[in-house]
Amino acid sequence: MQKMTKDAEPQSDGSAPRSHLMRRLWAQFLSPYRGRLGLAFLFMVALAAAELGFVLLTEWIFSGLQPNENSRFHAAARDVMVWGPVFVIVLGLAQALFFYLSAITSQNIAVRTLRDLQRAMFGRITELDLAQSQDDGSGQLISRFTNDMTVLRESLTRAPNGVRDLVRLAGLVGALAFLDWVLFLSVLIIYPTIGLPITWLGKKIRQLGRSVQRQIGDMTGLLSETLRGQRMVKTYRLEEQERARLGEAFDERYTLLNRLIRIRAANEPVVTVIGAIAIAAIIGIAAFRIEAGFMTGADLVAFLVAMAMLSQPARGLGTLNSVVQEGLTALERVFDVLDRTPAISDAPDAKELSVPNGQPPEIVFDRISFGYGDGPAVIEDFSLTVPAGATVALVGPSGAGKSSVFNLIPRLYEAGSGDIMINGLPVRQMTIGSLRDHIALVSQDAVLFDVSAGENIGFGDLSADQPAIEAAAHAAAADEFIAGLPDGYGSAVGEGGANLSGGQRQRIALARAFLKDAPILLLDEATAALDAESERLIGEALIRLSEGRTTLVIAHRLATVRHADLICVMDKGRIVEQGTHDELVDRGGLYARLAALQFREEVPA
Ligand SMILES: Nc1ncnc2c1ncn2[C@@H]1O[C@H](COP(=O)(O)OP(=O)(O)OP(=O)(O)O)[C@@H](O)[C@H]1O
Repeated sequence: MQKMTKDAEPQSDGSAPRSHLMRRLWAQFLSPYRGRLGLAFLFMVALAAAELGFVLLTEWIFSGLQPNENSRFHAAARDVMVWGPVFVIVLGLAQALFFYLSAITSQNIAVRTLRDLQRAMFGRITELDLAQSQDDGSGQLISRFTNDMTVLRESLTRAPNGVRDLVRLAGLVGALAFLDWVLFLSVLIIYPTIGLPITWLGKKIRQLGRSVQRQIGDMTGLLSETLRGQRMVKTYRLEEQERARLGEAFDERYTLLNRLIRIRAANEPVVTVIGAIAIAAIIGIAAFRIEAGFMTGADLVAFLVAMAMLSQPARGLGTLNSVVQEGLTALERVFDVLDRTPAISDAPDAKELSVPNGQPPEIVFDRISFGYGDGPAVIEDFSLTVPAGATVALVGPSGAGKSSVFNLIPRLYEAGSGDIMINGLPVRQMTIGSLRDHIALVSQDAVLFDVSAGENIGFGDLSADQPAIEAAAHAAAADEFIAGLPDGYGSAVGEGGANLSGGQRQRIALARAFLKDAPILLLDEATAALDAESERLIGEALIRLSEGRTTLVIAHRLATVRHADLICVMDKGRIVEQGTHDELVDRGGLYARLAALQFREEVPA
């Protein structure tokens, strides 16, 4: 385990230290934009210089209008009348220009960084194991792209303002020291008191921000679940219950946001009140200094102008604190995703799986045991040989562990003990890429993306051309209905394939598997009832698809099982029987009972 440095120790509020987050943001995401950052900084310095010029100009103007022997400048009233307005306009223009240039340069860096963070985070999520990316629920992950990015954008665009305000502050503080050092020292004593309450408020804001963001993630999950389940909600008349469930989430969000509003609103008044006390003290001290002849009226005017100009960057820095605190909370959650490492990865000496001439390989399960996470074993002592080119059906009651066996073959999950071997090579010793290249999976919930029908098939082989896609569709008996769609292969299938029927979605998924043309085929037969015509078309396509491949099929219908070379009956994670349909029926065990049940259901139909 990595040794914890003092800096890396969690703070009392349980979060990572801020400096650590900022250093990491710099090293990984900001440092590539060093050049642009330097340019932005230059514009900020130029802006601060223009402001400084303005303060000195004020003193010059007043020394001309109210001559005093103690004055630093001895300007002639005539010069002030002619040149004063000109200088004011020139300096005003310079301020405006440098303000604009520094804003666009620094904010451009902010949005670039945001883009890089999103890319990195999504890249990492795609690398994670199924178990890891499903741990949070999709709502939590999606909220890192939506809510957290919005918060981060606010922080990243406002943080450069903070740097700009610091530079301006430095310039103006220099002017104050130059104008009268005693007054300046008084300011130095009075102003840091502003920092204390602001730091305390910032910490509170950070804690609340974290709760708000977590809650939004939960709510996104709830919303997407309810909206996806509209059909069920309506038919079971659960509208009232769903309104209440979401209502609770909305109430919780209201309470959290309301607390956040109050704390954020307190920030600004605190700064204003302390600022007013400071100014009052300064005027009092200055009166004594002028009376004693250490200062002139022009000095005081310039000093007050500088103080007034200073209040803007000082306030900016005050409110910046809260925005940065919220941004850091969001950043923490982004880094949390970036820091996850996939538990299933290539072994250092992993080999490429290759099957000679695409010949179907033999698959051997050797005493496999497996459980999800820390949960109980859902597969125990599972041993099975699937001969090269054979079709083996897995049957058994719901929850027997059939889908879990499927998950282990492409290493979506890793077996706890035992080995799965393909042509004698354990899957753990292969590169995951080469293993998955040899497997086509057709799951019962045909997964379609919201792109065209042709593109959905094309995911089987990204290099395939249109004729290859059409040939695959033809083999999967999908070409006719696709041709009938408004734009043929270019027709959008809708979110999750919503524009298509269940049978059509299945055939698109089959066409994708045909296109992939992998030597190992994993078929999870659809449990949803299809019409007789779809079932016949899909059944025939499945038989064509499994020809010349080593096929494992989770079978829910006897029609599929009859074609299998071997039927493996599972119950409670174990194999309880193996054999052909006729052998198993004769044996009169679990399979015979399942078969009898299914026949009884199917005969009246
Ligand atoms: N992601 C998961 N996390 C935790 N437990 C799981 C997960 N997926 C499945 N299980 C559990 O593993 C056991 C086996 O489930 P599996 O889906 O493999 O059964 P199955 O035979 O395919 O069932 P069905 O025919 O209903 O699809 C079940 O008890 C289930 O609750």
